[in-house]
Amino acid sequence: MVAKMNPDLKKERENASFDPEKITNFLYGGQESVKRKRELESLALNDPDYQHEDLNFMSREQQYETQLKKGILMVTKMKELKITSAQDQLFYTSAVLVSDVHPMSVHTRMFLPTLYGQATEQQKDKWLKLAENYTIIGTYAQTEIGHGTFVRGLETTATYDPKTQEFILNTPTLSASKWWPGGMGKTSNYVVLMAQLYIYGKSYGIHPFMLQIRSLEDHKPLPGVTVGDIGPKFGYDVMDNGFLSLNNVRIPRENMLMKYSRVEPDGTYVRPPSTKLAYGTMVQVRAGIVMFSGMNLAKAVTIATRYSCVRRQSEMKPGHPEPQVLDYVTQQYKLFPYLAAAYAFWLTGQTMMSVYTTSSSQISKGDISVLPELHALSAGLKALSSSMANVGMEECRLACGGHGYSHASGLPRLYTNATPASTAEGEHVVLMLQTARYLMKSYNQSLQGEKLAGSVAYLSGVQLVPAAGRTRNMLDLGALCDAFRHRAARIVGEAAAQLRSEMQGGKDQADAWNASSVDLTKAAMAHSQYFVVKTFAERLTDSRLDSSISAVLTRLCQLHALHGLVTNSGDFLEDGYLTGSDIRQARRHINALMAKLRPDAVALVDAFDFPDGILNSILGRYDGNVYQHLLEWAKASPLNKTDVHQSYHKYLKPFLEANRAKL
Ligand SMILES: CCCCCCCC/C=C\CCCCCCCC(=O)SCCNC(=O)CCNC(=O)[C@H](O)C(C)(C)COP(=O)(O)OP(=O)(O)OC[C@H]1O[C@@H](n2cnc3c(N)ncnc32)[C@H](O)[C@@H]1OP(=O)(O)O
Ligand SMILES: Cc1cc2nc3c(=O)[nH]c(=O)nc-3n(C[C@H](O)[C@H](O)[C@H](O)COP(=O)(O)OP(=O)(O)OC[C@H]3O[C@@H](n4cnc5c(N)ncnc54)[C@H](O)[C@@H]3O)c2cc1C
Repeated sequence: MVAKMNPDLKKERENASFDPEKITNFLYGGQESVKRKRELESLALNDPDYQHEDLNFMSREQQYETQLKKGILMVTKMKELKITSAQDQLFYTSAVLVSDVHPMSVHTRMFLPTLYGQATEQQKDKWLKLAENYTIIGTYAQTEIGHGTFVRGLETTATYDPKTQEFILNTPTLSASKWWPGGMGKTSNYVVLMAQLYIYGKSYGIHPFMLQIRSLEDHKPLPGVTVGDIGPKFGYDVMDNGFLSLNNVRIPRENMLMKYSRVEPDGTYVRPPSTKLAYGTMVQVRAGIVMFSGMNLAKAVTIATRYSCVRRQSEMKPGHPEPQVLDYVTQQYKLFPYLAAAYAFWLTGQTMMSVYTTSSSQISKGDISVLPELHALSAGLKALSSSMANVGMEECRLACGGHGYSHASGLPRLYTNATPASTAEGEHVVLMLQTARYLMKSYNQSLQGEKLAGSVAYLSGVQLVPAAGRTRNMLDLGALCDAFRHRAARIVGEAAAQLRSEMQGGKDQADAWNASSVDLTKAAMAHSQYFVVKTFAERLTDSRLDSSISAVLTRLCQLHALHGLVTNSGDFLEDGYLTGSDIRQARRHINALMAKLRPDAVALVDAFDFPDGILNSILGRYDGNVYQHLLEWAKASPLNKTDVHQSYHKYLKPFLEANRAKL
């Protein structure tokens, strides 16, 4: 029997101003792609082999085991079903894994990409087939217990022994133990080990090495290898993040991944075109995190928006029926800016991936000139998108009141699994400072008359003329982009001036940098926000966009820009570029935009096209039948298997009886 749709949600869908399918097609790159997505999703969601008890009811060990079994089934089935393109794999795996990963995820996302990116053709012949085939399962072992951010400061050593033509691997101190690599605790039998290369006593910096850590026969750690799981974390329960220490482990010379730098048999070192090429896998994952953050935010907003139409609370007017909570403007103000941000990062994530694809093909042809721009852009956007997603997902949880706190909402698991994206793959501030470094360099080049290209092109010849007194239409996307560009250029210029003045005051470069670093991160943030607003606006100029959806998407873009502008209003007012009256106008526009978006809110989240199986949220169900399913879910809790829990007999009964006896 098909359950009836909640009448409130039904009405919302009937009243929308556009057909969500049109936006779905826009978001996923066309009708064909949406069709394929749905086929793959239903293949996964209807496959009985993937069904299991709710992970939320399991211990961590059970979760690990369940997700490992699922991951193995998934990679096996993908091969059988010939699901090979990256896009198809993403559709299928998202439906199998929901908001989790599996213990071999880092194998797919980092170990394999490192082999593709860092191995010579000969090395690929040797290892790629084994790795693609999951004969060997690997992870990316870089972070140590003492250092994660400071990659140059890693302590693990790979010392070349020309006599045997081997590297001797060691974690010479406690702080050198590898710590965190996903899947290393229990699953992997190989790692890409990032270690300091030493030849004849001289250090050559961090390089990648292929290292077998467990026997392929019985999975026991190999001699000299100590390895295990690092214990429970804030989330990511299914993943066996691991520790690893190494004591004089020898590997053949050929195990150094030598696409870019080489060690010859006699110990001669051949330099890479850029030492930063060894960081390539991190750049790839950072670029992917922009989309990942947009999607996670989209999931959270879908849950909270649908639930806010089903949930009725309080009386807006005395004696009147309780309104849907989404009719409270404060509730709209909680959710709609993040709805807009989810669209913004979804679209920017696509742009980031296409920049990544173009740049990496240039790099593989030997043109490394694109590396600094790629690094700076991916670092800033990764940091901005993941932090915005964190704040937004939490706001969505709060917007669901008490039920948002239950695992039944899907929000706690979504949040705890997604929030490491701010830390892992480069900590937020650290990455913002990397972008700032590029901005300072670029800005100084522009002062010297150089013409800049790419994301920093606007820094050349920007006119920092206060434009007070000008009347502007704060809904005009061109004017909004101009405002964000002006703010970014001004803050970049001021951070550069501060840096200079700290140095003129006697500080050396490093101290001046540290003293200016709050302003420098602000500059990187303003630059990244400008890029997102501009990208969102540019995507709306697509001539294929149907007018019914371009109207509503334009509202979202305006809201995204105006909300960013109002929450950072000081930045726009400080030099008089905008006036108090502009900001007041912006606030009024936000209210008006929210009122216009209100009837379209459900259609806008439906357009993300997350089936219930992927949202995995009772509050976010498409049919809105929330309460009935909340009760059923709670009844399934292991604590409810019996009416009287065994602990009653063990603890509560004697306690109650003892208290009664004391009366
Ligand atoms: C968990 C959730 C995640 C979500 C995932 C979503 C999708 C997938 C799902 C699931 C599977 C995957 C799961 C993944 C899990 C996480 C994996 C990990 O965490 S692996 C470890 C990552 N570790 C870091 O990121 C270290 C951060 N630190 C660094 O990168 C460096 O140490 C850095 C950048 C902070 C400094 O590097 P310097 O010390 O070598 O460089 P300096 O001296 O500062 O700069 C020298 C020059 O190099 C440039 N540079 C630095 N890095 C570069 C790069 N990567 N590319 C190009 N240039 C770079 C700089 O801009 C600078 O340039 P000039 O001299 O100014 O021209
Ligand atoms: C879930 C998860 C999965 C992970 N998976 C992997 C993996 O598979 N493989 C792997 O190798 N690693 C992995 N990591 C490790 C991860 O990459 C690091 O934790 C991350 O890069 C941050 O480094 P850190 O822990 O050294 O933080 P720290 O650098 O110690 O950060 C602590 C504080 O110091 C500040 N700070 C540090 N340096 C600077 C600076 N230069 N300027 C200003 N402030 C600074 C930071 O802003 C932060 O506030 C994972 C981590 C997590 C949480």
